Amino acid sequence: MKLGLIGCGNIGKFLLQAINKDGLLPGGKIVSIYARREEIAAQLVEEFGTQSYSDVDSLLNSDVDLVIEAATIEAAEEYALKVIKSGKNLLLSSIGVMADAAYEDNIKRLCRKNNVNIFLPSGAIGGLDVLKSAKAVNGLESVCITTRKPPSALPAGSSLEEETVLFEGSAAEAIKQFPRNINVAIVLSLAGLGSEKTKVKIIADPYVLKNIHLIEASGSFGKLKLEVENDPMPNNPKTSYLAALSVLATLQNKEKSVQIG
Ligand SMILES: NC(=O)C1=CN([C@@H]2O[C@H](COP(=O)(O)OP(=O)(O)OC[C@H]3O[C@@H](n4cnc5c(N)ncnc54)[C@H](OP(=O)(O)O)[C@@H]3O)[C@@H](O)[C@H]2O)C=CC1
Ligand SMILES: O=C([O-])CC(=O)C(=O)O
Repeated sequence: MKLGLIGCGNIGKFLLQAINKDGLLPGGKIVSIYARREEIAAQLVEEFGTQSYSDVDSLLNSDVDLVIEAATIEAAEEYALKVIKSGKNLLLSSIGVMADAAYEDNIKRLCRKNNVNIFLPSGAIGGLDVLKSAKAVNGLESVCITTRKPPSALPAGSSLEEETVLFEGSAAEAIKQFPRNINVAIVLSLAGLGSEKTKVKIIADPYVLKNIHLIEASGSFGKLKLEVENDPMPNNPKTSYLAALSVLATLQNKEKSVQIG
């Protein structure tokens, strides 16, 4: 599998190390990258034996089967449709770009037309399998996520002295207000009840060191309660290590003949 990478921050560098250096995706390699800053690109080319392009159009003209977006929602907005129209498969990290139902419908239509697939990793949470199973008979009734992070991992900054609820409302509104922090609510929405009906609570808590996500759901299957206590990534405390792992796992699963879950 020949991979392209847009965005070479925390998740992007993790993937370059895991795939190109540590061989954790047998038969796969990140052959093309696009990093906005030239000095970063040059360093990564040297370190990971990849090719760098100065714009996304040139990257899409290179020989890649799948493009990984690991940048921002704004970048995903700018490049996702281009990737699909170029006939390449796409894996999104900034899943918040899919919050809008009309955008999601448009992207699905273009995928069919261009015969490509989009991959949306579970990111820093779990439980999506339960929601999908519950939905098979339209039996999902409620879905809610409570995210608790240290203030330094949220836009509120690090000055808070006690636990503070920063947001309570729909996933659609949460991703508008916290585009760098709550992509998880959108993947949960896509697996479950949509971004208007999925409830979100975001808490800044100076007494926690981890990014904690509590998923609660109910329906004809019974009840789900799942809490993930994520270690943050060293270079970007806003991102949980599990989010990067889930991108790698999605790429690994893609090649498997036995699909679990
Ligand atoms: N689905 C999930 O569960 C999770 C999703 N995420 C999301 O994944 C994405 C990547 O996260 P992470 O790696 O930690 O973020 P980082 O901030 O560490 O890295 C993002 C990188 O993208 C680059 N970038 C920004 N805009 C563009 C652009 N227009 N074109 C090319 N590159 C660009 C930045 O470059 P520069 O240095 O030049 O600014 C930076 O190097 C984020 O959107 C994040 O919110 C994160 C955690 C969980
Ligand atoms: O990494 C996390 O814990 C969640 C996150 O930032 C996001 O969903 O955007």
